[in-house]
Amino acid sequence: MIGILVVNLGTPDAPTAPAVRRYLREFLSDTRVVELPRMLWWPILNGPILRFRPARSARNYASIWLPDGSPLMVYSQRQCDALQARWDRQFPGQVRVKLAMRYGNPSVAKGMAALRDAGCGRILVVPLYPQYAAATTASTFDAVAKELRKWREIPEMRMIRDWHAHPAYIGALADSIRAWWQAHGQAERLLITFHGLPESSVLKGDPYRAQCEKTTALLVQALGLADDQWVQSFQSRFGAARWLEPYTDRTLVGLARAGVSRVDAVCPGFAADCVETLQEIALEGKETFLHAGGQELRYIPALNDNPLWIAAFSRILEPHWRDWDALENFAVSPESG
Ligand SMILES: C=CC1=C(C)c2cc3[nH]c(cc4nc(cc5[nH]c(cc1n2)c(C)c5CCC(=O)O)C(CCC(=O)O)=C4C)c(C)c3C=C
Ligand SMILES: [Fe+2]
Ligand SMILES: [Fe+2]
Repeated sequence: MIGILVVNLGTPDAPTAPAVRRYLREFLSDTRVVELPRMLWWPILNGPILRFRPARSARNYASIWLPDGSPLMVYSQRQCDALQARWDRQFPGQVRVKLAMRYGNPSVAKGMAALRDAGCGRILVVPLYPQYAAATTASTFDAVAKELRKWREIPEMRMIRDWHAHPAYIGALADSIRAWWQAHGQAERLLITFHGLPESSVLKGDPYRAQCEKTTALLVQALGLADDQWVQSFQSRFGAARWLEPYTDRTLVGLARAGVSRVDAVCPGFAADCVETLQEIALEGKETFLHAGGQELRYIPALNDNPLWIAAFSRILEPHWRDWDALENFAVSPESG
């Protein structure tokens, strides 16, 4: 059996300040995420940040929470279920798909153990980030490696690095945007917004910005947009340091002031809708735009479990595990961990 461990960032267990504090403490203690010296960061994190941010952040989560839980969890799980169902039909009994979260629940340790207990001697790790950043992709690798330090029998391992320019990904994005425009009409401008990153991470060698720009260029080309029909920006700035520019909030204000009245926003870096898309863009971004004089901002949903994306995603993933099933099948015994 081949195990597919799909890993997303993680999300609080509840939209409450204590749950958000637990989540943020784990997340923001990761040295891949905040690269400041511990001596400097520790007092800031345990002082103002964990004291004040959880309550504000919890309100943001509460505004987008679904009956089944946090959107990030709900959509990531649906994606995994849809992949499993598709492969069960095509390749019965060959793969087991399991969702894990880098921070919080269900943990990477639990996901790995579940795959081992299902007899998976080969595991493909799929960080749910189309664009590579050390803060996300490399941190996922760290968590898997840390868990494997506790195992005696290590399975055969592979990891997907990124798929920022994969034709199936670009095609699914373009198709979903075109379908949305067919149903709702097209605004004057398409805002293509990605999660931000400290500029210092890029200066240290992160390919993240270049990969976001490549995704944008390919998407714009696939949609056949002219230069004055789109704009790209970076959202979710955190802290005082310089982050990747242009910032999404300032871009929205600039568009409104330049007389653009209708904007459609899309977040191609998020495989699943979450607080950063549903709250920061669809609610807060809209408010920023309207406040600056714009008339309408509409958010185009992430790919989530859109059947068109599940088909494309399976095309991206299959080459990474299909050759494995041609090899002699072997299983790690459940008691080997
Ligand atoms: C130093 C801080 C942060 C870095 C670096 C960072 C990089 C980064 N994050 C994502 C994807 C997501 N981030 C999400 C939430 C989120 N991100 C940060 C901070 C950094 N991110 C915080 C503090 C939060 C929590 C929300 C808040 O308090 O504002 C999420 C959504 C999680 C959810 O539960 O919905 C995602 C997804 C990427 C791709 C990235 C680097 C490129
Ligand atoms: Fe983030
Ligand atoms: Fe945010």
